[in-house]
Amino acid sequence: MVEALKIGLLGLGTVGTATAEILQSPERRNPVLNDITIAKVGVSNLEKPRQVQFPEGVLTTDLEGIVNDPNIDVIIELIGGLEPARSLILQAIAKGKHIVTANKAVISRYGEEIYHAAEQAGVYVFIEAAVGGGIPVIRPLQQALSVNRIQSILGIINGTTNFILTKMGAEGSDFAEVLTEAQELGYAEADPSADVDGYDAADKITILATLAFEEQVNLEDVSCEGIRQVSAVDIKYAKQLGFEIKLLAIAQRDETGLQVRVHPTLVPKDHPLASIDGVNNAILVEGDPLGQVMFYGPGAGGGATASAVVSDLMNIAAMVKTTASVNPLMKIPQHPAGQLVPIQELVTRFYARIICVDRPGVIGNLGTCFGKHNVSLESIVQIDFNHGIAEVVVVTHNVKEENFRKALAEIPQLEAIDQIQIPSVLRVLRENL
Ligand SMILES: NC(=O)C1=CN([C@@H]2O[C@H](COP(=O)(O)OP(=O)(O)OC[C@H]3O[C@@H](n4cnc5c(N)ncnc54)[C@H](OP(=O)(O)O)[C@@H]3O)[C@@H](O)[C@H]2O)C=CC1
Ligand SMILES: N[C@@H](CC=O)C(=O)O
Ligand code: NA
Repeated sequence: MVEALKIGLLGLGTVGTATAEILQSPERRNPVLNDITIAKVGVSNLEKPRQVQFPEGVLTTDLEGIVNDPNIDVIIELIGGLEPARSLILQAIAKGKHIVTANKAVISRYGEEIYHAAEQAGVYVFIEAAVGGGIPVIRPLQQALSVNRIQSILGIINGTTNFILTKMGAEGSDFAEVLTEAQELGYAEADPSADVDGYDAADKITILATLAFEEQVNLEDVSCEGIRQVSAVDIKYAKQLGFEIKLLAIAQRDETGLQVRVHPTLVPKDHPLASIDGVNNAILVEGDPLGQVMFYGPGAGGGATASAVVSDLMNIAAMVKTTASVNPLMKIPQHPAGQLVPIQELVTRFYARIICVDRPGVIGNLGTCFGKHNVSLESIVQIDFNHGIAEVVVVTHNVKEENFRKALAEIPQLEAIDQIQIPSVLRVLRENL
């Protein structure tokens, strides 16, 4: 009789609970799941009511005890945050245990250290749940797509912000109200500023770019803007101009080098990412010779994320049964440190909303100022007028970021422009992406 693979599950929150639920009901799923047993579950509070039940003694607050338990083969880390998650993963690897984790915060910062330790110990570290929730994207990049030279990855990879932007656009809902709903549905991070300020998407694109471009991307070099400055008015105007606003994570290699960034972006309505709504994620990968492929599905939530966690676990269970050595196509390779192109060098399009006193010459003066800095405008329209105040919206062609910022900085000094405010400056998807 084959001995069951013994699991130490760290964390029994949104994803941990859904993971245990799958493992406790293996019927009509892959038969490999029948050979997996949850030996220990680590939590911080034993008194909390739980949706899943375990035999006496399985639930514990002694997480170090779990990672050091010689009977446990695989650790599933679902506690989140940096510490103690990182240390527990490293301790478990040192004890020869395979790792499955959904923790993009740890992997984006300490991935290389963890992969190196895993290489030394001859164990697997699987991270499918860390990017795109239930959508398979890590393994396709490691395997099926890795024969291609990747040129760009464009992703909607934060479910919470996509949920918020979709609701704000469709219902004109208030930002704070929709965020609370996303928290109640289990999509948001423990500190939702990780979602709203773009850090979660930055973690995820760092992981994807490191895998796809075979250079170790430093998270601190990734330019990151969240959605706080996006108002319902911007979403409305963007729609009028033929765009949807999405928080995009972009990694792109061109003649200038590798650029990795996260920012709200106006996406033309006919682009495949424009119609990705709600908690769904989508990742558009372009490579040579394949062309474009898009991965789409639920990017957050307990069940969806647990699907990726258990699929990783199932792969480990199947492989340890058949071979003792590590399959090179299943391990995450280590890469040399890379250098990113700074954001000032970026060539992109912009949208800006400008509010000022309405008087003759305003539009002409704005146009001249942009022209002086080599910023070519696709459109400049007075979109609203109220009590002598004009609201002007500008959309540019592809321009150098640095030139656009210089023009913006000069606008308040223009003689014909009074009581100026520039409440929003957003990037528009570049013409050739
Ligand atoms: N929620 C989602 O949609 C997704 C989440 N993820 C990632 O999955 C991971 C887990 O997220 P999620 O399930 O939402 O998180 P939750 O906050 O819902 O759950 C965290 C769990 O970890 C336990 N825990 C936290 N810190 C400690 C500690 N120091 N010692 C012992 N136990 C601890 C908590 O214990 P207790 O129950 O006692 O409080 C809880 O059971 C995170 O890395 C997250 O980024 C990835 C993709 C999607
Ligand atoms: N908070 C994250 C959860 C999944 O990674 C999100 O909203 O996408
Ligand atoms: Na995934």
